[in-house]
Amino acid sequence: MIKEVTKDITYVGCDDKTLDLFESQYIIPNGIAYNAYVIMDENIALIDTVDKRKTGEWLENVEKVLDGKTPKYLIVNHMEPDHSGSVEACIKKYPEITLVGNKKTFLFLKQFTGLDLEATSKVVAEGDTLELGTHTLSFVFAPMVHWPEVMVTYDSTDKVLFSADAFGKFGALDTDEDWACEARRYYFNIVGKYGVPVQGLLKKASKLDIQIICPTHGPVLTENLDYYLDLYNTWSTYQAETDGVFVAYCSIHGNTTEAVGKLEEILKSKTDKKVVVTDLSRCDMAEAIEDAFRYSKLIVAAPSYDAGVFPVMADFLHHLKIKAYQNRKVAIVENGSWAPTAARTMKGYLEEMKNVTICDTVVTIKSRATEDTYKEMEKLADEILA
Ligand SMILES: Cc1cc2nc3c(=O)[nH]c(=O)nc-3n(C[C@H](O)[C@H](O)[C@H](O)COP(=O)(O)O)c2cc1C
Repeated sequence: MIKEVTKDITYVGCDDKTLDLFESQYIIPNGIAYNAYVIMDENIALIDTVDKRKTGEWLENVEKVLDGKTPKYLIVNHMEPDHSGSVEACIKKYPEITLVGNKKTFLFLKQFTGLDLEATSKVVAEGDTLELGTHTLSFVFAPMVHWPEVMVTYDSTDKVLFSADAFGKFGALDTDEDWACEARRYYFNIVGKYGVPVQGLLKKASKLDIQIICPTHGPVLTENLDYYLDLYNTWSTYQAETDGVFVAYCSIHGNTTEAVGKLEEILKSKTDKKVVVTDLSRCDMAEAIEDAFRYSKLIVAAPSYDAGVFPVMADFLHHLKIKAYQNRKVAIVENGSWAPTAARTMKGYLEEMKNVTICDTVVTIKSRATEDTYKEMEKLADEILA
């Protein structure tokens, strides 16, 4: 796709609607966009490339925009293959091009491609600038947002931030959908562990006059930038975005499902806050992770299984742990027919997380919920909602 961003900056990225899973694990019902840009100036700069699945289309877009001219620089903000997958093809097509990156960029380029280009490239340090003619670019390092070599490029002339994967989302660009939903799923699953580095980037970005954000996935952001920056601030500080209860459950034979249905009724009778219930066996796990981070409270409900917890719940809690889930109040419901072990196992996962408060009331169902179970659920609901 070719689309004007400013008079001199053009979008030259590509939509991918046939990839089965992004990063081999995330469903992308509306595809994904690999974003890349061209800055036309006395010296022309390409900003990032695209996944090798789209090399041909990207090179065609670039050629059309260049209109017979030759690019001077290729700026590599991020070495992950969905953005650097066409660097080799670019060098082949434009052998005179100078790559711009940092020390780690060239280390990773060598690892991924075997190309040792550090000596013949422009190696930049934090805050370095590059004059293209009218446009002045500066390089702001964003290590661990979400790889160590990541930098973002700021064009002070057009006040554009090329933000690498920050502010990206799932979904091809011709998709008409809400930004936050797929940006949040992208953020918590891919960047979420790195809240502190994201805070570092936001601090640096706050000193820049940014009018447009050009991420490497998702739409170019041109309006109401505070909305996106505020959400990123909430997400990266692990604050809840929405006051409400997320109930994540699983069930082998349906008895926990039935009990959770009753729990949902109890919760809704006690609060006007949002109550969202998800069956972990059947939902998109990435969306369940997203919702766990989104809401202020979490209830986990699962059957005991082989002296532990049903595997899909173990998987969910493992995901939360590695994505640095923290600062939340959590309640536990377990089921078991002879020696219930789910609560103990779930507690073990939760205790490894930072600042997670586990409610004292733990509801134990013996095979099927009874009136006593519902009484316990009332207590649990009062405790988690307090
Ligand atoms: C393979 C398997 C392993 C199980 N392991 C345990 C266990 O270790 N301890 C226990 O009390 N129940 C165990 N159960 C029984 C279930 O946890 C129990 O029947 C529960 O009520 C199932 O809830 P559900 O109807 O929501 O699936 C196991 C069940 C299966 C199928």
